[in-house]
Amino acid sequence: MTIFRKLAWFFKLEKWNYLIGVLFLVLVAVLNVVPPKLIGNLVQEISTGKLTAVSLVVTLILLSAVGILQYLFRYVWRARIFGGAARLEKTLRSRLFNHYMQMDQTFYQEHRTGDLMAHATNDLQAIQQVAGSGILSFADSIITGVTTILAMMTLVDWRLTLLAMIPFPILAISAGYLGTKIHIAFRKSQAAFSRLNNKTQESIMGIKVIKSLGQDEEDIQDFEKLVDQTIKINRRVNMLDALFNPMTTILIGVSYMITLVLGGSFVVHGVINIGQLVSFISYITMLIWPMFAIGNLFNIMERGNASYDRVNLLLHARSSIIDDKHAVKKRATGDLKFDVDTFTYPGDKQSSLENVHFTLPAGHTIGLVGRVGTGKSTLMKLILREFDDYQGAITVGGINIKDYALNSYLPSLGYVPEESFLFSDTIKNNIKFGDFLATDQEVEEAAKKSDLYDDILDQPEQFDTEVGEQGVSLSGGQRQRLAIARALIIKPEVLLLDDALSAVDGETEHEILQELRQERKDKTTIIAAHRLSSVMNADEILVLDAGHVIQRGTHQQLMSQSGWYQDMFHRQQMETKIEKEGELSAE
Ligand SMILES: Nc1ncnc2c1ncn2[C@@H]1O[C@H](COP(=O)(O)OP(=O)(O)OP(=O)(O)O)[C@@H](O)[C@H]1O
Repeated sequence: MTIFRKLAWFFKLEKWNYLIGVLFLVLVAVLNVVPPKLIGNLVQEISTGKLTAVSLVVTLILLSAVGILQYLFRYVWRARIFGGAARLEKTLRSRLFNHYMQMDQTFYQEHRTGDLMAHATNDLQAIQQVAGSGILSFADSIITGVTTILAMMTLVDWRLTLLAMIPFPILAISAGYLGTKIHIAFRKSQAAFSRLNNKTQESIMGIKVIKSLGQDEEDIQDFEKLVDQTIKINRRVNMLDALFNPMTTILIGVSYMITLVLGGSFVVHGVINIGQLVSFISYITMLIWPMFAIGNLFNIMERGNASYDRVNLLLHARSSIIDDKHAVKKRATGDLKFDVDTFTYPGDKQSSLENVHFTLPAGHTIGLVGRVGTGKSTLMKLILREFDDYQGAITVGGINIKDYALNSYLPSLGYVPEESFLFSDTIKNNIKFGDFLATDQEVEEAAKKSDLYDDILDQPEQFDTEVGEQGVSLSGGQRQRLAIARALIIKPEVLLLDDALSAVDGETEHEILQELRQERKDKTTIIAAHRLSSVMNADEILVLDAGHVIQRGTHQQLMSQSGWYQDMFHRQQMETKIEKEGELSAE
């Protein structure tokens, strides 16, 4: 019953639909009582030789009328109750999806994608069932049960009714007992389903790596192990489920036996007539459904309850990155001041940034370089407000970035990571993703600036070419340039390129950067790169090491001092030279 209390907010919203639904369930249940009575009367008339043609025709007409009315009434309650359940699913689905959209990176670091998918599919379905089949089983088992028992008591005999119902309390007790067991087993089954979901998703996404490393056999074995575990757990749920129905059949059988033995003796002693005994047996048959419905009800409620708790837990998780009441609702323009004393990822012990300070006047470009894992992306993530929990302050135009409304601040930024997510849509729609109002001409211009235009013209349907899931039909360099075009179309105040040119050749990189310098004279750009040629023309370059700035200055300044930058520049120049010589000799 707890789940009904938890869903009270929804039943209040839909009270009229549910009241009308239940009212029609009552009408159907009342009509259900009529046919056994009519048939009992008919049997009595036959056995006493009093049957007339008229009474036979009247009985048949009444039976048909009851059938037609029940058909109509069943339609009404189905539409009301199952319609309500569908609306609950819709409400929860939208709520959960909106919630996912609002959550911060910490949330996504704590929850696996497979789990989040399982919540959005399996769990929501289990909750929806409470508002549909659950309410139906609950209301109908009570209504049909009560009306049938009342009919048995009033139309036949109350003593026989009580005797025939002796096995019923056993059913109620065992339903409660099994319900608790099902609850525990169902929780385990849902967790197993999540694990299976995660495994399937990870294997499909990582299929190239799995195959290229020859790990397919091992992966299949891992998967099968997980499937076996899941099936074992689900078997327990099914076993508990399966215990209920045979038990109902046995208890109803006992009820039949009592009716036949004692009912027969009641007829012999003239307490009831043969017609009433026939009606009584039909009524016992009618009690089978409410009994099954109770078993079903426990099952649905326990599943729904476990699922509701899981979904609720997610819905109550709060994003740490939310708008303040007085959040500034304007585009973030002006100088960017980055003053972070220290930042540590949630759950990490070691800080990932320490004493990183720089000011980037509007229109300037800063370059971030350094070994792998030194904090370049982390610095960008803080500007992108993926994490807010750091010591220090980042301001744009003199306003702390935490004081901007997220919806005003984030659209002022254009972010291109090394591997951008592309939607399985056309090239045009992928570029327009940041601004669906952009004209075709603006899309073309963005493609030209990111040096992608000629590549697009070579595609079978040019701008209308579908890129496939995550852009599989494009090369790595094309995907990167498409992502740059997508960022440029929103004309961002701050453009963040996080190793976003790693897959394009030196010449293309040079052209794109020159284009950006022209285009973004008064806008700010941050470039993180491993190839130093990407940042050579920046107004300032920071060399990071283990989250600290170990060198800073312009390219000329850094080249005039010995250190990581100078060493790396010479090394990369050497590598380029060797590559070129190799190409020439191959020709
Ligand atoms: N989401 C995260 N949670 C915990 N630690 C993280 C997370 N992302 C990065 N780190 C850690 O922070 C440090 C800096 O990582 P970051 O990705 O910023 O380096 P990077 O300089 O951009 O590296 P690369 O050049 O390889 O892209 C690394 O030690 C990394 O392990």
